[in-house]
Amino acid sequence: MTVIVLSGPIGAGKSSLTSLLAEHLGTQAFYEGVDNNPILPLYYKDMAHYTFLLNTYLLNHRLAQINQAIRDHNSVSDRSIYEDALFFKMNVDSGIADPTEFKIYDSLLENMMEQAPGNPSKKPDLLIYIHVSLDTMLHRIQKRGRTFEQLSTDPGLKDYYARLLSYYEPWYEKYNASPKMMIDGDKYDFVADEDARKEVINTIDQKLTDLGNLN
Ligand SMILES: Nc1ncnc2c1ncn2[C@@H]1O[C@H](COP(=O)(O)OP(=O)(O)O)[C@@H](O)[C@H]1O
Ligand SMILES: Nc1ncnc2c1ncn2[C@H]1C[C@H](O)[C@@H](COP(=O)(O)O)O1
Repeated sequence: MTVIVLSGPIGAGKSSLTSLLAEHLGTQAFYEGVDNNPILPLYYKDMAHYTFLLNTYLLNHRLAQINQAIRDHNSVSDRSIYEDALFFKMNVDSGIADPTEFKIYDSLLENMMEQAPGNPSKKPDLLIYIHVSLDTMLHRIQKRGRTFEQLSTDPGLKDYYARLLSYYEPWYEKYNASPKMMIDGDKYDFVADEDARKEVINTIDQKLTDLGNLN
């Protein structure tokens, strides 16, 4: 059984690498379902109001995927459940979200993720973090073109994205729920460059082999 989760800032390339990896490994791919998320457009209009609801919605959605991933045995997911608290905490620190709401969310997350005797672990076998610079992040957000994420829709998002990036490095350093590895998303264009794609896939294969998860 091999459960892999991608992580990294918005536009880093998580969904793209999820598709490539799932195809390479012949496993099930799970996506966040951004287009079906009814809260996300509201969140971008009013973060103070919608941070708690969005994160509760995402917690429910991601737990359902984790349970399915456990049933399927092998899977790749395009964002880990561990990053949501990072977004929420950042909004608390910048005075956007309510600290009490964060405490309730965080304790709910902890209870949901607790491994009860007799139940399988909800932790992944490998977390892959895609590191990108702010320039790359902004370029890819623009290239993908979701209206509510564009700086042309809300110029204040540039600060939000920069702050998000500054929360990611310490988060990755501290992450210890599973083995982890980093991919340089600035250096490797695994979408258009065949050689870069091969190099990234080989690096991940090597990590899975070292972990005993690839035969
Ligand atoms: N390594 C990469 N090099 C060049 N373009 C990329 C790379 N990864 C993703 N992209 C492009 O950037 C945009 C966002 O990628 P996506 O996989 O949706 O990111 P995420 O899931 O992390 O938000 C898409 O247009 C995609 O084609
Ligand atoms: N926990 C979250 N809080 C706020 N916004 C979030 C959270 N998780 C995902 N998002 C947003 C960020 C993007 O606009 C979309 C999808 O993320 P992506 O990195 O493009 O897959 O949802």
